[in-house]
Amino acid sequence: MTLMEDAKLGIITPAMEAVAKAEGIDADTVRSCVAKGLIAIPRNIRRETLPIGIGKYMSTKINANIGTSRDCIDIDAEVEKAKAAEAFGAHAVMDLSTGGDLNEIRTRILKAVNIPVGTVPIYQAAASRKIVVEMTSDDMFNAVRKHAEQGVDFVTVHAGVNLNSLERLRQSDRIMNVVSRGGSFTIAWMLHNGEDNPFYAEFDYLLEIAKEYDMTLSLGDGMRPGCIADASDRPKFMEFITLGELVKRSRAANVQTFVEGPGHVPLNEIELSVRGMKELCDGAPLYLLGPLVTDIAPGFDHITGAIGGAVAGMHGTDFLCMVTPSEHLALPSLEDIKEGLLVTKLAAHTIDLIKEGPRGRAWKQDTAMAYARRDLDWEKQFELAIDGNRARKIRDARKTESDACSMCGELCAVKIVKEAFGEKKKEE
Ligand SMILES: C[C@H]1O[C@@H](n2cnc3c(N)ncnc32)[C@H](O)[C@@H]1O
Ligand SMILES: Cc1ncc(COP(=O)(O)O)c(N)n1
Ligand code: MET
Ligand code: SF4
Ligand SMILES: [Zn+2]
Repeated sequence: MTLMEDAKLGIITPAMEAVAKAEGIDADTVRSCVAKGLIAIPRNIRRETLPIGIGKYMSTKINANIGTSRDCIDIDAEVEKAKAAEAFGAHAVMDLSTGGDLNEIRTRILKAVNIPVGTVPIYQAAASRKIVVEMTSDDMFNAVRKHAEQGVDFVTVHAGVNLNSLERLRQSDRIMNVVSRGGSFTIAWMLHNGEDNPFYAEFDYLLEIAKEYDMTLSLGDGMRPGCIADASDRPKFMEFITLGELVKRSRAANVQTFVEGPGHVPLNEIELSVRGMKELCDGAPLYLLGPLVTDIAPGFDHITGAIGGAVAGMHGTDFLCMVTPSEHLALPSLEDIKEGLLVTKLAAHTIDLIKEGPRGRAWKQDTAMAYARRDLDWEKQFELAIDGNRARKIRDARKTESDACSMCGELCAVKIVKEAFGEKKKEE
């Protein structure tokens, strides 16, 4: 039985219990949301994955992308990245490898971490042939089955990219056309073979495989806009409509899903995207890359992604995919991954502050920081900081004689007002 079947039958499994406990909510609420497809707990039956809840009532989750490319094949380095991502607080990792022995890399990553692991099986199907468009429908489904057998917890399938998308794309005046890697394979395949995307045409078969291993489907955003000028157009919204239908079919088949989203989007169109996706996909958990809110910041795209992620979170995004400083430039290094994760974690925290409000964990952490600041308790501030070492290093670089900091020294506002009030203002 899949987790969703259990949930629909009213059974609270240990995974649901664990999620409820971690989030501080009632286990039957988790069960009921899993039954409706509003919370996903990606967990392959072949793997002892840490249960992580994504979706309604859940704190915001973050994913780290890792993996080789054809230009950079160093399995040990990728395993290191996966471990570092877990240690840094990632709730999931995706192995997006496209170079080297993909089965071996995946096996090692699945062993190296306890958090859910996601993959994109079409990358392996494409790699099995000399040119991408020569992959067969069997290659695609065999890759999905292989990943499922190996214990992968969730797979991205660009099943919403179909002949209809192709027509919408033809009629559009997109500058960047398609920037999703899996989306580009699918579009090229359809153009070459004159047939519809097998993952769309035979979606029921995909569901059968997923169901056998209770593997979650991450419905990929193959048509996501790759630049600000392309955002919020018909190819994108057409894909949302299709993905919504696929969510419905997945739920009927008791397969958990979440939906991936765009892309490059200007700040004032993020709400439209997020609300539109939530509506069209009947409240399915949303998994976003970015959105990146400008095109001109290579080297800073972890920041453009975090700005977009925070705004998207405000409107209901559940799961943030980290973006690193090397986006659009190169395969990320270990340092890039750490930097990207930290900034994404920060975005997730700002979302949780408003999502959970004063009773939530994020708010309590902020309030503790406020007290530590008021008390000029530096050790406590470092302890509460998102990166205490960085904070300490910066403070220590400029010494001060005062117990404040070198920004104002003895003219420290906090200190002056505190002393002026004396005993007159009651504490806490
Ligand atoms: C969909 C997103 O996945 C990321 N991405 C794609 N391949 C890799 C890889 N091997 N390692 C890390 N991130 C990757 C890019 O950031 C892209 O924007
Ligand atoms: C959040 C997220 N992570 C990974 C992918 C896969 O990448 P691609 O669509 O480029 O194949 C995606 N579409 N969305
Ligand atoms: N940066 C691109 C995007 O935002 C992805 C390029 S790598 C497939 O979608
Ligand atoms: S990240 Fe680099 S390789 Fe990937 S689609 Fe963009 S330009 Fe091409
Ligand atoms: Zn981009």
